[in-house]
Amino acid sequence: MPSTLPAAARPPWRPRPVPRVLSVAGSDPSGGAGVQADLKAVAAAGGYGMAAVTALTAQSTRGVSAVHVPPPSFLAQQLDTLRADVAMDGVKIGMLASAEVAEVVARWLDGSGPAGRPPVVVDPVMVATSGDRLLEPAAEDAVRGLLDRADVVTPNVPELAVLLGDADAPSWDGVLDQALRLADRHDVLVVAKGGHLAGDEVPDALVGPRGVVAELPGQRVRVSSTHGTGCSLSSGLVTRYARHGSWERALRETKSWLAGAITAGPALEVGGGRGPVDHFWALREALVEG
Ligand SMILES: Nc1ncnc2c1ncn2[C@@H]1O[C@H](COP(=O)(O)OP(=O)(O)OP(=O)(O)O)[C@@H](O)[C@H]1O
Ligand SMILES: Cc1ncc(COP(=O)(O)O)c(N)n1
Repeated sequence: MPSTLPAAARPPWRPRPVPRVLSVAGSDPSGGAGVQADLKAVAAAGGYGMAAVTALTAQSTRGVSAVHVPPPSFLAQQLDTLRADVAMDGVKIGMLASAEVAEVVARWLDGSGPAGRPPVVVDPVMVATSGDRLLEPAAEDAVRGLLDRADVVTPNVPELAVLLGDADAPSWDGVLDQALRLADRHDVLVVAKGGHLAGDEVPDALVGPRGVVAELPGQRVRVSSTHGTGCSLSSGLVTRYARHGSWERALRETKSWLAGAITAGPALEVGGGRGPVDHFWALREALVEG
């Protein structure tokens, strides 16, 4: 099984036709990002989605007007209560808001118990597309600490730079170079994403400590419905991995599905700002035909 964690921390991997996937992330009431997007992306990838909410945002397609972080001890209680009952085939970690919340998640991952730790994908959410902060700057170190416990991390261009303490990479080659350094520093697989680069190309890549594992070309879809693409990519990725055990194949399938979801997003007509993607575009096509 391709994994960056020591074998002792892992249960024996088995394909799971309907993986049980937990999202540990913030709430976006507009349904485009956060746990709401994760649950849809997990379902669209054939999984059973669960969610432990780290923070509540007051948010629409136009931006975030407020963030409320419940006591971190309550997040710990959500996570422990769930783990005492439900076996998990994958965990996606998104918005963490504060260092205290990130530390609760780290302690929870460390206490996986005899059942072992499921595959973990960390989307190091820092700033919303709208420009609003979703992570206190003081929490950046705690997020770096989570990378040591993850199988895969999926930073966008600015997040990759912050995690390394560098300036934003100006080109795709620069992004790949930074991804390689982050993978090496934390012994983790990095999904480098080209969404924030200028131009018609939106490449992604899977990068490990020893080099680029796979580069995936992509064409930019010229629509404004890109709210929550990072959330949807990371939760779709861990779900597909749990089904067949290959990160490279899971990334290819998720990127291809996401391009369809971005293309179909405007037809949903949700909000006047940066709208959501349509996670169930393929299902809708089948419904129309059937
Ligand atoms: N306009 C687009 N057309 C096609 N694919 C895109 C587009 N924008 C982003 N993507 C894809 O969506 C995924 C997320 O990319 P991006 O770099 O935007 O991450 P992000 O900033 O974390 O996302 P978010 O906007 O949710 O914060 C990647 O697979 C990227 O290739
Ligand atoms: C609760 C929550 N989590 C994550 C994002 C990032 O998504 P985006 O960058 O598309 O705004 C968000 N806006 N809200």
